[in-house]
Amino acid sequence: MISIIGSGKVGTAIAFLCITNSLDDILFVNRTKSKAIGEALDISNAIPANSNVTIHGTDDFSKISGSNIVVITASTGTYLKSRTEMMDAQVKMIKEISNKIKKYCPSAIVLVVSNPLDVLTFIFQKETQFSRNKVIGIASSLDSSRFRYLLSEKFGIKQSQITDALVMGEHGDSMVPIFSRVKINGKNVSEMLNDSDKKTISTETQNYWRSLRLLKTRSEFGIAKNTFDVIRAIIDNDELVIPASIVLNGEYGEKDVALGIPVKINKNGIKEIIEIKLNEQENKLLKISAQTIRNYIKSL
Ligand SMILES: NC(=O)c1ccc[n+]([C@@H]2O[C@H](COP(=O)([O-])OP(=O)(O)OC[C@H]3O[C@@H](n4cnc5c(N)ncnc54)[C@H](O)[C@@H]3O)[C@@H](O)[C@H]2O)c1
Repeated sequence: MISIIGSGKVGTAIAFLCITNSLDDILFVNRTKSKAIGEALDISNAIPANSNVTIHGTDDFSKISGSNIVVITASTGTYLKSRTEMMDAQVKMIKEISNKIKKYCPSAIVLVVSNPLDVLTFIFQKETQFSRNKVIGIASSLDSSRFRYLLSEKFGIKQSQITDALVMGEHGDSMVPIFSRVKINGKNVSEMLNDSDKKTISTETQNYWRSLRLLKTRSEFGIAKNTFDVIRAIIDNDELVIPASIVLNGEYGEKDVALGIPVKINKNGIKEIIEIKLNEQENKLLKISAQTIRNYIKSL
């Protein structure tokens, strides 16, 4: 069973993908019980006719007991200018949720989706003392999808022609698009863009959510697909390589912080942390990003 904490826009979009692909049974746990039950009733009509999966909703955390995977998409409100705006309330929320997951699901793999992503991933791991390989913050893969999309628009090509579009670091303004590895039809993109182009694309990647907010309230489908891919990799024991947030213990020269770096995911959670070679500027920006997150954590 997959438990999804928070049956809002993001939680329901993830559940819809899991259910329509018959991945596993889903349980929504939401602060407002009627919303959990209502969303489950709606999505239950999308269960394929030949499928055995089920979906239910509750406000009772004890029902998550036995879940192999718990996804946290709960949110106490809506931020407008920065993902850290509601940090205190979100940290208080994740501490309460982490105590309940530790009590009822001590062996689960936990995917953190709620913002501020890296801070909450760090707090969750510290509160529960779960193995850091089982606490995965999902966001840098979404940022990478956005980076890839913006590059495809810039060059007027299909996204499938672009490989290794990777964003590392904070799921926030200090995130680092890694230009040195991106290839278009096998050619290094770094040679096709000048510094000003790179700066523009980096800023657009960082501000993607702000641009999107001007057009619709909040995003849900991109993060849902990226989270679904991770859930499927865990269930099917596929080896999925994506950037995700994990508490670091010396990798990339960082500790006492969680941030987005490339990892390999399988049935056990994070099987491997992948240390890739970055250029000097990218290394410098990643250090700044790590320090930005650490400063938020220290400010709590
Ligand atoms: N990681 C990413 O890349 C990414 C992308 C998009 C959104 N997000 C984040 O995902 C989170 C959810 O976004 P959304 O648009 O679905 O929000 P939403 O407001 O639509 O849904 C949040 C739900 O959480 C519930 N909730 C609040 N506190 C709870 C608690 N303690 N226990 C159980 N349920 C609780 C609320 O009742 C609500 O139904 C936000 O923090 C958002 O910033 C992350």
